[in-house]
Amino acid sequence: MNSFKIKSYAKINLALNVTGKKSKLHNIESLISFIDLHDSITLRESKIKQHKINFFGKFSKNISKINTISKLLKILDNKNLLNNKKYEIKVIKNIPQKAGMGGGSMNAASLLNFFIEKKIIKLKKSEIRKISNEIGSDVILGIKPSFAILLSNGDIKKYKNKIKFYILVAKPNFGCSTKYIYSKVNSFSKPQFNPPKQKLFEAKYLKNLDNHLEKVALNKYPELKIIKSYLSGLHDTLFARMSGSGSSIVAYFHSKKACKKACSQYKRKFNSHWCIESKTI
Ligand SMILES: C[C@](O)(CO)[C@H](O)COP(=O)(O)OP(=O)(O)OC[C@H]1O[C@@H](n2ccc(N)nc2=O)[C@H](O)[C@@H]1O
Ligand SMILES: Nc1ncnc2c1ncn2[C@@H]1O[C@H](COP(=O)(O)OP(=O)(O)OP(=O)(O)O)[C@@H](O)[C@H]1O
Repeated sequence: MNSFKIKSYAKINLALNVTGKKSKLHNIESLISFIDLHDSITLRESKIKQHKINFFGKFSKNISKINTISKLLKILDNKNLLNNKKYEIKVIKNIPQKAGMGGGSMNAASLLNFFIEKKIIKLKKSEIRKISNEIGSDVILGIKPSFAILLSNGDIKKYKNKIKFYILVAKPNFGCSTKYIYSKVNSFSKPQFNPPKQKLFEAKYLKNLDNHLEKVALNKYPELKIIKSYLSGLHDTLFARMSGSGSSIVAYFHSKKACKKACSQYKRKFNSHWCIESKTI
């Protein structure tokens, strides 16, 4: 049986506003980009009776048997969409968990993309959205991933080649619970990204935006305040901001050289933290 390699890219939120709460979930608007960091998924059809999913690598600890991939496969099996085919799936986890980088969500999204692109399953857009939402809010962003503006009414506008940043992603030795961070949000802001304007792709405008969830996380975790302030204070940093519900803090640069220099400075200062150089894709 053929085996296929799938790259499951990490996402970052360049900006995020919480604009209300109508149900169990908050209404948000956000600017999302994918970055050149990915989990590697290997998938092989197999004669086994049950799907087999194994996680390996630096960030594979404590991922339970019920995970975003098993949830997706269960949904597809319940709808009999895989025609009883069973798969052996190995995931090398390079994206840290609870980092605000969508690691778990994008594993499910990349697999769903694969099944659709290989015509193993056929789904309407509405069905794809429904299945994605059953697994988690970020999953839909990873369907045909590209720079996206998530509007507070749930619409997603996708763009190609609109932004190019070199980035430093830093994460302390703890993660943030998305549920907890959202539970501490006690105010909302007016939507700013609809209709999408050209300035949303420009550093001079982006630097003055916010991540509404950052205030909660920095209050709870003073170490994140220290990381953000250090990165913001570096000479060539355009701006630094927490991604998603944390705990990663992203610093943005116009040049690879500036980013590299910042990364070596950061690693000297915070040698126990996880820190990578990457870029938006
Ligand atoms: C912070 C972001 O990553 C930004 O892209 C997303 O909004 C969160 O996406 P996610 O990690 O997939 O979050 P989920 O696993 O769907 O939700 C976890 C929990 O976070 C809270 N949650 C999540 C998303 C949202 N819009 N409002 C919420 O209040 C809910 O309590 C939910 O039960
Ligand atoms: N495929 C998966 N990869 C990583 N973690 C997973 C996966 N499936 C379930 N989990 C569990 O979900 C938790 C959150 O994982 P992760 O933070 O990667 O998900 P996410 O919500 O997509 O990303 P984030 O909220 O950090 O943006 C992990 O700590 C782990 O226990």
